[in-house]
Amino acid sequence: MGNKTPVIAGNWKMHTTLSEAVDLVTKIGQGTDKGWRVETIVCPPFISLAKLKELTAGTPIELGAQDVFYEEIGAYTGEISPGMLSGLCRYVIVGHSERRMYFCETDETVNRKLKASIKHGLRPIMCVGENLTENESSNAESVISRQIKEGLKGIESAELLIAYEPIWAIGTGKAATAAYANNIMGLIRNLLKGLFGSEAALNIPLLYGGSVNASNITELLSQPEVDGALVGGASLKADQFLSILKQAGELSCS
Ligand SMILES: O=C[C@H](O)COP(=O)(O)O
Repeated sequence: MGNKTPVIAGNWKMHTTLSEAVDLVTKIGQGTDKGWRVETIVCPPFISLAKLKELTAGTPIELGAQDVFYEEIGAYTGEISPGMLSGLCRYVIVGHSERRMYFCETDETVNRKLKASIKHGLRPIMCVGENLTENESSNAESVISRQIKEGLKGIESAELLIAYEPIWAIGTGKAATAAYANNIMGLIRNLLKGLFGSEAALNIPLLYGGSVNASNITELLSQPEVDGALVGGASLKADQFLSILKQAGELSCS
């Protein structure tokens, strides 16, 4: 992680009603020490963004959406455009493996969503990662290279974050080892250098995601290529998430 400010993003996925979201963000806000040098992001369901924007104003907590559509406006029932999000949140998760798996998102749709998000001033958190079969057949690197190259095709702005989430580690309690994550994230960094140049690539935060918790965050963040984490399950428990934030803050000050 070096001397960078760590980025810790909580992806609440399809959890929390509006009142549960209010309760959770309130607890996170109350437990956050303003002295922690951490970029803290929470990504609640769409229905809670407006209320959480009010509640997090003036706090260190930034908001992110979990998805976005690439069209600007029109007859797209159920979809949310980047223009609708840009007044509500700073970040947006794009291409999460659950979107790719259950909603048929492809590298091409991810690319369109990234372009549309950047155009509207949102900072996308682009997700990549291999599944178990690809991992076991030693194809992780080629899958990730394809996702990065195709997903970022034609994109010149480096105002984005990348989350490396091996699918086999998501929600399983079996995080990748810190060394494995660092190795793949080094590959991602090199690909980004080829696309954006060395300096810009070094400034793109690379997050690890997949069974991150209060027990493994310090080891993961101690790796040179790991700049932060995209946290699922553990971000739904205020005490766990606060412990992750605290450890990240301590590392960045040490
Ligand atoms: O977006 C978050 C990831 O999918 C990780 O989820 P998890 O921490 O529950 O494994």
